[in-house]
Amino acid sequence: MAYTEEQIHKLNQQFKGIPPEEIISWAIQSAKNPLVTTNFRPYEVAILHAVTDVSPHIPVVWCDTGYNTPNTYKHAEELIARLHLNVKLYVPKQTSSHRDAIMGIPGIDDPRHQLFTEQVKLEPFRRAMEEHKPDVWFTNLRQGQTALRDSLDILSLSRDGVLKVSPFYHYNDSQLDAYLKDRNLPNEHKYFDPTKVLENRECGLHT
Ligand SMILES: Nc1ncnc2c1ncn2[C@@H]1O[C@H](COP(=O)(O)OS(=O)(=O)O)[C@@H](OP(=O)(O)O)[C@H]1O
Repeated sequence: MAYTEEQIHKLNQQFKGIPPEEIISWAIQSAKNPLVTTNFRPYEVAILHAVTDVSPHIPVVWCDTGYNTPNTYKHAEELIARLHLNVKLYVPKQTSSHRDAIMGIPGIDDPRHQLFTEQVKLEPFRRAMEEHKPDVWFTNLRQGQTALRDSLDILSLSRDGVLKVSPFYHYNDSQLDAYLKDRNLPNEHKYFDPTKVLENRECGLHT
């Protein structure tokens, strides 16, 4: 179902304070092709647990840049097994070894940084979205993370008109910590995104 910006605005007002599982159930009911994306960064376990609780077989798109920390890889394996995630893995077309020999990890002021980001993140992510063609896309975007994220809400529309659903949008870290503790869910903070360097940068998936 297609929503207007006005309808989205009204729904966001209604959804404020509503438990994530209710928002997820609402979104799943009208979805033909829902998916959830993850990079297994800190707190992703919350959205993965909440969404698969409502929809156990939902596709979970993971674009592995090839530069994750050993902790992230182990955390990913743990969550995949524990939550029985239906993971759809996407990797860059080049190996990290190939790229290491040609450009390494260019800093954000290096002109090659854009090509690097395209290779390790944007192209695999586009490929995933083209193959799955979701109408509903669950993410763990939260308020207070970046200026762009502050301008979004629980529901928002992507450039392509996909309904983005971020049921934990109004949660801060302490609230998420409590959510994870109540459910005995593991978290992992040792995370590295080679396209960001700084935590409050956007790399272009949502811009
Ligand atoms: N590597 C990879 N694989 C699969 N999915 C991914 C990946 N990187 C990002 N995402 C998803 O996109 C959401 C935004 O990520 P980013 O912060 O990196 O993008 S952006 O800089 O805001 O454009 C991000 O939202 P969060 O759930 O809040 O992390 C993910 O749902």
